[in-house]
Amino acid sequence: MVLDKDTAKKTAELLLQINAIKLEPENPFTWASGWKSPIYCDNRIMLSYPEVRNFVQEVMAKQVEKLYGKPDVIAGVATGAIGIGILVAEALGLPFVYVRPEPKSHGRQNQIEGYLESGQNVVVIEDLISTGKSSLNAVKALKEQQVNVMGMIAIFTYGFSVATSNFQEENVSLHTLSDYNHLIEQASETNYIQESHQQTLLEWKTNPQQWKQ
Ligand SMILES: O=P(O)(O)OC[C@H]1O[C@H](OP(=O)(O)OP(=O)(O)O)[C@H](O)[C@@H]1O
Ligand SMILES: O=C(O)c1cc(=O)[nH]c(=O)[nH]1
Repeated sequence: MVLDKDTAKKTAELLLQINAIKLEPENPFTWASGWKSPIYCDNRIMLSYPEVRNFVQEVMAKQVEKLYGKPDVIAGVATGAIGIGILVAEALGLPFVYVRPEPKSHGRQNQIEGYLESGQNVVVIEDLISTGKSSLNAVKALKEQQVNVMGMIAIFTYGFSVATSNFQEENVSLHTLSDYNHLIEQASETNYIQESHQQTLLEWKTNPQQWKQ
């Protein structure tokens, strides 16, 4: 669920401005899930743009306060949400941890890096949701440490029904700054997407899991 329409459009506008949205139907991207896709939203790029990362930091920090009051800890899903998670934690003056996809195979073999105590209230920051598997994998690791996961805020979601049901099944509340529908709305207003690509995106969105498989 997007926070509100203005934020969704503004976030989409900023992502388009910094060329975080890549369209390569001829040379499809492979996603974390293994799905092939003509589109890739690279939120990591925003860290290189102070005005954009300040916007995301401010909106996310405000939402954490509005939705969850004062959590004990902010957690970022590695690696995409480490940077943005730290920015949010910094804005709120809160501790920060990050969650790896799996425990390290050497060193201290941690999956969660940073200091966490059981019983703490944690808000998770994620950069992007496709199927939601990576994010929910991080939630699982946090819950195994006996913390209370209050909810998650992400920059962007494709809004796939599989993600919605995955979050529902795990009983995790998700809010996002923007989503695919607002991105496409914003992109068409600014003629960002050429006509042939618009057709490809329409076809892809009807069955993204099977596209080019
Ligand atoms: O919803 P999902 O289907 O799980 O896909 C989304 C995940 O994919 C990306 O991470 P990636 O695995 O590319 O790693 P990175 O964060 O280290 O770049 C992104 O940062 C999300 O965590
Ligand atoms: O599903 C993914 O791996 C994925 C998709 C996308 O658009 N951007 C991203 O960073 N990851």
